[in-house]
Amino acid sequence: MSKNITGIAASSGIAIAKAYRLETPNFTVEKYDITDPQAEIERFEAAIVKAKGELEQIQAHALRELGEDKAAIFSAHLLVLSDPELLNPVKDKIKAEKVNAEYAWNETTSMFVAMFESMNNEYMKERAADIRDVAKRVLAHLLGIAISNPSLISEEVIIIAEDLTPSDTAQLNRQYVKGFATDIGGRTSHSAIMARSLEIPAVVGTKCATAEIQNGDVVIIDGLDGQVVVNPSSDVLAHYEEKRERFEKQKAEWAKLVHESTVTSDGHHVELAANIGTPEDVKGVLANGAEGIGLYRTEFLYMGRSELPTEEEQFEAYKVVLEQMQGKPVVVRTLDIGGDKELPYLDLPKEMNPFLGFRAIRLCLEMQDMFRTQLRALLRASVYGNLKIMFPMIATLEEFRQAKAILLEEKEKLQHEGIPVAEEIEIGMMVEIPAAAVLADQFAKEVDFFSIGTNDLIQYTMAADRMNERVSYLYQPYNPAILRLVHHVIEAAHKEGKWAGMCGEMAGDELAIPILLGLGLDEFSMSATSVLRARSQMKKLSKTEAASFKEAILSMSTAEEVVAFVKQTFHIE
Ligand SMILES: C=C(OP(=O)(O)O)C(=O)O
Ligand SMILES: [Mg+2]
Repeated sequence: MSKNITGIAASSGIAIAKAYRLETPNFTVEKYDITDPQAEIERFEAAIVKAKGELEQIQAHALRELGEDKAAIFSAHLLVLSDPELLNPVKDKIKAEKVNAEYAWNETTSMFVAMFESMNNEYMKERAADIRDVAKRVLAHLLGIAISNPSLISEEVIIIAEDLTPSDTAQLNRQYVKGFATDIGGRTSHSAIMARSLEIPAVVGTKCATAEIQNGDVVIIDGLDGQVVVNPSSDVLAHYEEKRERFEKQKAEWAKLVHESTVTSDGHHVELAANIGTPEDVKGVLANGAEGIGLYRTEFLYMGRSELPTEEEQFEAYKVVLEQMQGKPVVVRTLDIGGDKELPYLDLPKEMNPFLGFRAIRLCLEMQDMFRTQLRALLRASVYGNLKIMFPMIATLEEFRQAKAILLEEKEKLQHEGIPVAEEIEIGMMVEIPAAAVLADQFAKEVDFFSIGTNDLIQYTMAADRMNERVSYLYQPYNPAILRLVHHVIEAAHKEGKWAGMCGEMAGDELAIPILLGLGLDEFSMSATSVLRARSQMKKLSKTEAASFKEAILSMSTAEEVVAFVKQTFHIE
């Protein structure tokens, strides 16, 4: 019997393959007495051998598929598993206290993790992160729990998971992972954004995918309409194969616009840019004919590894992106860690409200060494293209001023050292906190540009978590409250002769595009895969006509009213 599950369409396209469940195991450890310590020690040693074998396999695979950098993490893990200073105390504990191996292992590793974490030393903190990771792997063997190793997948699959963290998503191998469905998450959660940049169809926020789908089930992911179909009948399968073909044809039509510039039917040019997470994404940006990069989310450079990237590594990454873009604008956002993007090796304390917590620019202004390293790398790379820098999560003018002052200090230092830096680098900010949007007129006097981050701006304005499917009905891009804020930001920028862009997902939304064009937005930055569709839509729109509806739309009272009006006026289904 085929089964239909409805979720949130997160990345377009249709994918059909077998399900691969990504488990989130329960590692609760119980303590119990044992009678034969020698046998228990042997059980422990066997678990270590198994964990090592697994790690060697993953390491070899990572080396082949992901490169030396990612594989190095697993070498560090293997070293931990050979360290007598860690293994001997576990065996001693089993012998002396006659306790089970998982208990002795858990106690010992927790003690080492706590000890290394408390040292004010980056190297020791990394060791703590390694031990924490390895501890889970060994525990899984002792407890007989299967853990998933997505990096080892070697056949076409659809990933089914409760959630995918951005670092899980970064490890997915696009050759085999054809799509994914998750229980939780929203259109703007970072796993969804990554799926779009990898061009993998995805449906998130299904609430029940993990409960309803077993390993090996045939699954269809309809990322166009937010549907997941499990074990389809042959009729249903045929229907989706046809839908996939139609979508591919549509894409081929849009592809013809790849070398055209984006001009509305009444002759206005708007800049259509793309968002990227890694230098590899530039291929997609060029293949989709984007006119620039409107958001480079640099935090992905810091993820999926066990230590901070060096200035040199960052410099190389930024340089490659700038060079490949050949003088087209590249807006790089400084580190925006926090919220759903974690860096385990920073060992920051858990927070009650991570989206409202110590993140992004707040963290950078405090951890200035890390921030300055990134700024130096950016400034050094600036001579290789058209770089613009912006700061994330700015709430107050003081934050912007402080961040800009640090940037200028680093620039001066470099110049003093005789290292070339581009003369003109625009310095802007993300507008994603309502306080900054409301005060945009003041900010506009000091910034070179705004980039409106609607993913966060909507969640903070509506007080509706962008990751939580239960409140996704409140996550309303078309709510007049949001539109008025966006309008205010654009007007404030223009009054000071500055430009305003948008790099939140709303910028690529078919219904939002006519509204934003009418509000005078200068730059639209979106997933690369949305660029050609947006260009095709933009060419049919008249800016003057779109602007004539501005007052009417801004004076509407509900999102529903706006949606109905836009659909009817611009003939959108
Ligand atoms: C573009 C944005 O940033 P991110 O999605 O990375 O939070 C945003 O908040 O709209
Ligand atoms: Mg944001």
